Amino acid sequence: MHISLLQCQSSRDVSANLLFIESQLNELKRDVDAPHLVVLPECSLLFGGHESQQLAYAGDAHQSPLKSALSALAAKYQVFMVAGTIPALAEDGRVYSRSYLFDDKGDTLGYYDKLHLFDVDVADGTKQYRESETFCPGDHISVIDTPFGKIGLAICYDLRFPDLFRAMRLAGAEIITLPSAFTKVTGEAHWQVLLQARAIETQCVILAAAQWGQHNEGSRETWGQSMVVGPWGNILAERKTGTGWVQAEVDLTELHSIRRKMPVMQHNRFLEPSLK
Ligand SMILES: O=C(O)CNC(=O)[C@H](CS)NC(=O)CCC(=O)C(=O)O
Repeated sequence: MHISLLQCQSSRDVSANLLFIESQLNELKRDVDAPHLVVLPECSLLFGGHESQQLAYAGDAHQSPLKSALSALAAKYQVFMVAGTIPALAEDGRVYSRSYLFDDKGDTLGYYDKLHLFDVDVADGTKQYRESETFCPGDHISVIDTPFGKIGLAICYDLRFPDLFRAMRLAGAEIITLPSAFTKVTGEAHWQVLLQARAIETQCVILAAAQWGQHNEGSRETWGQSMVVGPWGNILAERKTGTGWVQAEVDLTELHSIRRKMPVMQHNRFLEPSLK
């Protein structure tokens, strides 16, 4: 399985973000005769956008200029793409933080709306984070069958919620994608250990594409360290700083062997209906 994560330093400038993503796709080293999975970070096209900007770009529930732009890139470069996150209009007037999975023709295979919203005070010198002021939480999990295997979709702060990851494993996930924009403070403290823990607990491959560096004149700083983590918790590839690709070849044979030798899902005493 050919995988490429793109570490970005996105901003509120949608055109500049799109140009960067396309320039990187143009330089992507890949085997054109094999399916290739690209994962973009959270808010790859619109980072730190004010509520009005998020709403302006949200389009309606399933059609928007941002979705069209990214699905067109997936088709043009013939890659399967987890298109980070883009705003999608919600019924209550806010927007969902939505992650689409496109195939290499740009068709939508599935989508996921971020379930856990980052309403957190972080000692990073910026304002408190109140994601729910702009975004509406989703209400479903999403595990999608693909030529790479079954892919579960999660986003950023979701990483802190093991029940979501267990639900995706129970729904058949073998790979979990995590478009992210961890803060520098919390990323330094928790990012790697949480990713390794989720990979070990679920016995899944985790593809974590991250935002890195200063954004929007230094109003935000993100941690970076995009990485591919194997089902044994091993880091298969990473990029600590800077923008650009993180690439890995992943074979699910090892994953199935680990699951056979250590059947944690069958041993779990807290899965319904054995123990409450
Ligand atoms: O606001 C944007 O434009 C992009 N979205 C984000 O940066 C989101 C919401 S503020 N960030 C996180 O969820 C950080 C999670 C995190 O850092 C942690 O769990 O420690």
